[in-house]
Amino acid sequence: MLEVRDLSKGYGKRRVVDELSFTVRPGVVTGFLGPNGAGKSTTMKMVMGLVRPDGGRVTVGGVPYASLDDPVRRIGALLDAGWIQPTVSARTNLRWAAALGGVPAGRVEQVLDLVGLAHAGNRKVKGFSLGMRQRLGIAMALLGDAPVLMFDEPMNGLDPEGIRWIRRLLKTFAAEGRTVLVSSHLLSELAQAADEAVVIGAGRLIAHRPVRELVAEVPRGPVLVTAPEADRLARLVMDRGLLVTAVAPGTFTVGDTTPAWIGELACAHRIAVHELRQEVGSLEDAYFAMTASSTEYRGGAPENRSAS
Ligand SMILES: Nc1ncnc2c1ncn2[C@@H]1O[C@H](COP(=O)(O)OP(=O)(O)OP(=O)(O)O)[C@@H](O)[C@H]1O
Repeated sequence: MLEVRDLSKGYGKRRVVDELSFTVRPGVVTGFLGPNGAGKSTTMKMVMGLVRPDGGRVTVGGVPYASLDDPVRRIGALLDAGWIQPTVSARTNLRWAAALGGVPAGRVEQVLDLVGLAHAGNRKVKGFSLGMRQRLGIAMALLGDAPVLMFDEPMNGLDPEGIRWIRRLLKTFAAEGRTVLVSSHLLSELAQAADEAVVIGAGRLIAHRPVRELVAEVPRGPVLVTAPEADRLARLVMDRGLLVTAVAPGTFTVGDTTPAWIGELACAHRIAVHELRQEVGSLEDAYFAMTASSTEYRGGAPENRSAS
C-alpha cells in the first residue's frame, strides 16, 4: 500500500504538486497519469524521499520512506536514469546497487534475466539503446524484490514489443499482490496495462477511477455505413434529421447515432448493409480535455499545460 496525503511542493512561486492525496492499493496496476509537467515525477521523487515536500506526507506500507528499516526491500522505483554509470557494464551497475542496498549479488543475475538483458550484461551501458537503458532501470527497481513498485514513464524508448513486455510484467507484479504505480503522460499507453488511474493536472488530483470507466467515456465518432443501396439508406437517415457525409460510392458516415439505430432502420426497409462500424474517438483527446480543464480551473500557470 502506498499512501499520499495532502502532498504539496513548490518551486519558486509555482506549486507543482498541490495538496495531492491518493492511495495505491496492492494487487492492481495503478496508472499515474497527467500531461507533461503535471507533477508526476516530483510526486514519485517525494515518495522516495529524493525531494522534500513542503507539506503533506507519503507512506510506504504505513511508514514514511525515511523511516523504512530496509528501503530497497520495501519499495523499488524506476525514476530518471541519472544514477547509471555509462562507462561500466549493466552487470557492474547492478552489482554496485545491490551492494549498496544490501542485496545478495545472485539477485543481479535474476533481474538481468527478468528484464531480458542477460545477453548484454557485460556490455558497457554507454552503448545501450534507450530501450535497453529503460530495461536496466527496471532491473534496478526489481533488485530488492519489493512489494511496492513504482515506475516513472517505463515505456519511454521501448519498441512495441518492449511495451507489450512491460504491460505483461506490470500485470504479473500486480497478480503477485504487489502495489504497482506506473506513470505516463499518455492514457493510450496505460489503457491496456493499468486497472485504475490516478489522473493529475497542474499538481492536483482530477480523478482516481477504474481505467475502463475512463476509456468507456471516450466520445464515439461517426458511424461508417457501406451498403449496395447506400443512396436510399442515406436518404432515409437524412429524412430523420441526421447529418450524412458521403465518403465514397456506396459508403457514407452518420454523426450522433449508433450502429444499432442504423441497422434497425436498414432492416425495417429491407436494405442490405455490408459494413457498419463506429470509430472510437481518440483516447488522448478525451484525456487531454479532462486535464486541460483542470489547468483552466486553476487559472494561470500556462507553462503547466501539456505541450504534446
Ligand atoms: N528541481 C526543479 N526546479 C524547478 N522546477 C522543477 C524542478 N523539478 C520539476 N520542476 C517543474 O515542476 C513541474 C512538474 O514537473 P514533473 O517533472 O514533476 O512533471 P511530470 O508530470 O513528471 O512531467 P513529465 O511527464 O514531463 O515527466 C514542471 O513544470 C517542472 O518544470
